[in-house]
Amino acid sequence: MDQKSQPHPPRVLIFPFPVQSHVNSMLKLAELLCLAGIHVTFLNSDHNHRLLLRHSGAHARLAHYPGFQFATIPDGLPADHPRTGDRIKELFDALSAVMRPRFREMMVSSRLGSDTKGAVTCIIADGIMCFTIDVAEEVGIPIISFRTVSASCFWAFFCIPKLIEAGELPLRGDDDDMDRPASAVSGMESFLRIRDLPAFCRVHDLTDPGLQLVTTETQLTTRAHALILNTFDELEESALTHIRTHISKVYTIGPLHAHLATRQSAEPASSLPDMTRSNSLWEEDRSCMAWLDSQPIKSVIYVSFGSITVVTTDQMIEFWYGLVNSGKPFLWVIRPNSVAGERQIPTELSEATKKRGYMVGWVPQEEVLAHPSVGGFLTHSGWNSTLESIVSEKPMICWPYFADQQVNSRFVGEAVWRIGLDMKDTCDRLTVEKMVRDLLEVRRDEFLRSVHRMAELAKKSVREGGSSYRNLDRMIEDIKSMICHVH
Ligand SMILES: O=c1ccn([C@@H]2O[C@H](COP(=O)(O)OP(=O)(O)O[C@H]3O[C@H](CO)[C@@H](O)[C@H](O)[C@H]3O)[C@@H](O)[C@H]2O)c(=O)[nH]1
Ligand SMILES: C[C@H]1CC[C@@H]2C(C(=O)O)=CO[C@@H](O)[C@@H]21
Repeated sequence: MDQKSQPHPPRVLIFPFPVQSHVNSMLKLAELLCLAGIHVTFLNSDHNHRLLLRHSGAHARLAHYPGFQFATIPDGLPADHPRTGDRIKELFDALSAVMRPRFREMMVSSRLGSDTKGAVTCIIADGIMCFTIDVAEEVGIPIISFRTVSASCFWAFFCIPKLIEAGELPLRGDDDDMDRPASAVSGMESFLRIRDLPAFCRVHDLTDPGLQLVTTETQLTTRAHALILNTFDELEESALTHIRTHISKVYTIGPLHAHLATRQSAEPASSLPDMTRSNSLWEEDRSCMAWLDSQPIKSVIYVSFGSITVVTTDQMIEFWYGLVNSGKPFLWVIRPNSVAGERQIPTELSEATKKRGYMVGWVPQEEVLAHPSVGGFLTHSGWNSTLESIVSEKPMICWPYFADQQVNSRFVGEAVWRIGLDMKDTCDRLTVEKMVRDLLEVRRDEFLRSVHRMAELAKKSVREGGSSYRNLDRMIEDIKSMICHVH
């Protein structure tokens, strides 16, 4: 049956792992599909949906796309649960106990499948929630996995069984040599060390639940119709070549934030109402933009550790002394519920911050990174932050916290892309001070040149004719062709 005889256009159900960054990148994808005339149902957790409505313009913005709708599902945690990285196992346990059966019930009872706005003809689900593949197979709807990490990290996850077979995992005692090569990750033998593997690999026992989870979820991805990655071919050619020997359809369509901006700019201005681009779950403190306006060009180090990192007060004080002693102005995001511990803040830090620091709870990060006064980014190397920093041509200092961040920081550092400094596994004021000075002063021109080259490749990939642009068009045609096969 061709599309003309269909009562409704294709409807895609998009279902993210319920944390800010996954919601953010998948809302960008939702808008890209809406621009192509595809109807979208976005399945948010109840908890995140309440925050999104309260703190962002997402609802008003997306309401302008015909056929877009939100749906919600419980994540199984109490409202006051912090949903931070240090307690992520509780989120996974709740997903398995509550979200998984509820999702199946929603799809099987067709509450989501055939609503007034048309049946779901394709599911795009988070690649860390492969229970969705079981449900999709049960109801006979094609499913595409969207894994929100880098291709390089996805490939490292995929190689965990080989690392175990080669005896390179698990760790060998507390004094294991973390700098020994992780040579079983094909294509990365010359630079990837054990310490650069995803943090889930830092275990002495192969039955560790976190290691088991990410290994299984990654292997299960091969059952999906296709895999979406928020990257571009020119950035991660080697990892993508390896992945494509196991998964035939890999849609590399990123950087998604830049891709959406490019396609939206091509739309007639009148068709897109004036709208905030925010997808934030926290209130954005926009006063930082005026503070940035008052700072010299490329003088500020922007500091943020993402949406689920938790630092200790000891670590916070080391960063704080390093930033103050660097002599550079700093804009530091200290997200609510992101600091653990009660240590008293030395008065000298508070006093020094009045001179050249600005500390806030949450900012419009894409706008901050685009501001000309920002000269560099002290980041935890979350993948969205890494892509946003590359596109805005800001070199990075990487202090990875967990998950995929250890891999990302290795690539950003001097071993691979050379667009920043890897501060992995250290947290002391002298290192912070030195790296801030190196990034913004001593080696500034070297880093600006290399990050400029990478930004140009990123922007080219999302322009018409670029690799990500063409891949998204192919994926849209693939999705539109599915409408004929859904019973
Ligand atoms: O004040 C802030 C701070 C951050 N952000 C945004 O929040 C997102 C943060 O995403 P990311 O940098 O990827 O970090 P996390 O929130 O930590 O993301 C989780 O999910 C990512 C994608 O899977 C992984 O790469 C990370 O390791 C994992 O911790 C980005 O889009 C930022 O622009 C803001 O808007 N305002
Ligand atoms: C909280 C983390 C667990 C795994 C997820 C992830 C992934 O591999 O998809 C990376 O970092 C985080 O987004 C998630």
